[in-house]
Amino acid sequence: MAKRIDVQGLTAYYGSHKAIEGITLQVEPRSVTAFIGPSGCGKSTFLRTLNRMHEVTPGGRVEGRVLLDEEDLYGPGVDPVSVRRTVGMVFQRPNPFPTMSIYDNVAAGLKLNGIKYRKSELDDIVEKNLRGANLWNEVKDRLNKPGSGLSGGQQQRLCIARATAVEPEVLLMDEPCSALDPISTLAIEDLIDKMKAQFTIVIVTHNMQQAARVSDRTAFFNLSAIGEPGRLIEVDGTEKIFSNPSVQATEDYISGRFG
Ligand SMILES: Nc1ncnc2c1ncn2[C@@H]1O[C@H](COP(=O)(O)OP(=O)(O)OP(=O)(O)O)[C@@H](O)[C@H]1O
Repeated sequence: MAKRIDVQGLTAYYGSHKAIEGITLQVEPRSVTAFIGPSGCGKSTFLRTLNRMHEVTPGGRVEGRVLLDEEDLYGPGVDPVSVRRTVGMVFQRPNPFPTMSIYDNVAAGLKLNGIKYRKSELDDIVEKNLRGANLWNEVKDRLNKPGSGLSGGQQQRLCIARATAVEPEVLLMDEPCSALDPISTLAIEDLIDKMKAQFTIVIVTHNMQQAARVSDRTAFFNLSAIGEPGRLIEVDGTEKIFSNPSVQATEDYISGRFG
C-alpha cells in the first residue's frame, strides 16, 4: 500500500552545520515527485531524512516532523530500521551485494526480516520482483550467477528489485540514473512510470528532461549563498514548474541560467 508523505517544518543538521531549513511538503501516494536544484542545496540530505538515513551520518540530526500517513517517523519508540524497510531507497551507484547471486540479492532483505519462507515462496517473490524491475527475461537463466556480473543498468534494476521485494510503501531514488548510459536510463524511467501504480516515489535528479519525463510534481530547492541552508522554493505540477513557475529563481534554474 503506497502512503502519503507529509513533511512539516523540517530542518536538518550535520553537527552545527544547518544543511536544510524549514521544509514543508506533501507527496501524494502513487505519484512521482522530482527534487531538483543546484549542487549543495540539500536534495540528498532531505531525501535521506524521509527514511531516517540522515541520522546514520555522524552528527546528523533533524527538527520537525515527517508523517507517513498519520505516523510520525521521528516519533518516540519508532524503530529506524523498520522505517527504512517501509521507505526503501535506491542509490546513485548500483550497489548489489557483489559476492551474492542475483537470486540472493533480491531475497536479501526478506532474509533480514527474520521470517522463514519456503523455497517456493522465495522463488515466487524473486521472480515477481525481477519481472517488476523489467529484468527477469535478461537474468532468468543465470539467477545463481553473481549480481556484480551484470551491466550497470541491469545492476541498478537488480537494486530496484531488491528494494521492492520487501514491499515498501515509498521508494526514494537518489539520482538513480546518473551512472547509467542513455538506454539504461530510459529503461529505469519506464520502470518508474510503471512502479508508481504501486509505490509513492521520490526521485532526486540533476537532469531536467528526466524530471519532466518521469514526475507528476516537481520541487525546486535552492540556497541563498554557499554555507547557507537549502530551502524549498516551490513545488507544483511538473508541467507548471517547467512552463510557468511562480518564482523567478525556478525559471532561472530550469532555463539553465545558474546551477
Ligand atoms: N556527510 C556530510 N557531512 C557534512 N556535511 C554534509 C554531508 N553531506 C552533505 N553535507 C552538506 O550538506 C549540504 C547539502 O548537501 P547535499 O548533498 O544534500 O546537497 P545536494 O543538493 O544533494 O547536492 P548534489 O546535487 O551535489 O548531490 C551541503 O552544504 C553539503 O556540503
